[in-house]
Amino acid sequence: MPDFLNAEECRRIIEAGERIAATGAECEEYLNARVNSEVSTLGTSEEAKLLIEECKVDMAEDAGGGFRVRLEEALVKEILEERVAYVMGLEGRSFFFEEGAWERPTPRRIIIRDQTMVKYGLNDGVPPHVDGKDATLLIYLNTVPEGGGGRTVFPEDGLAVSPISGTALLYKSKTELLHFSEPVNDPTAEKYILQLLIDYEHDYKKGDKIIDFKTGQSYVYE
Ligand SMILES: O=C(O)CCC(=O)C(=O)O
Ligand SMILES: [Fe+2]
Repeated sequence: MPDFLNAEECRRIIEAGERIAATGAECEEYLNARVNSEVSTLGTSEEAKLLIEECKVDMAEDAGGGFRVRLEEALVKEILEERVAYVMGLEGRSFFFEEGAWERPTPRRIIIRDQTMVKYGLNDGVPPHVDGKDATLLIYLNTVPEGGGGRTVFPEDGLAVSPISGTALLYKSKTELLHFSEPVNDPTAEKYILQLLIDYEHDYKKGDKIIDFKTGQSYVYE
């Protein structure tokens, strides 16, 4: 989806992420643990396995995973809530930020499990993995020059997407659709992304009563 965000919105998100980064609040430890635990070759084709092997060889020993910060909920909600609901065909549902699996999507809620900005420098990439949630929205916040690396690669589909500022990818990668981020290989280039991990699928049927156990409020799904 080209032009999902405009230049001003990309700039605001990068600035907000850099402000958090400046406080030293990197959440790399938690997120890298997540990424690594999900590195999996489950259900992949032979061809994909070969591509992954190649990718691992390409990844330098000292390759980093980039610098990750969790963005403020208010900013993410302001810029993305309506647009994400629209492109996913989930109009009228609001963002609810909760990492914990005890909160499930409802007819009125889209659960945002994670809202991360990642800044990649030279040799930074992400090894092959699946994201583990119903959907992933990945937005490039800047453009990496041609040949500078940093592409998002879906080996099973033979697809490699170059980062272009404002372009978004929306994909399902719960236990399938392996992907990785090719390392940035241009010493002058940087790559910034915003990634939302989204759960939105629910089993409620029309007429079901939905109760919020925290507030005690309830409504009937119509
Ligand atoms: O930066 C990219 O191109 C992909 C990042 C990614 O897949 C992740 O962080 O889960
Ligand atoms: Fe991913």
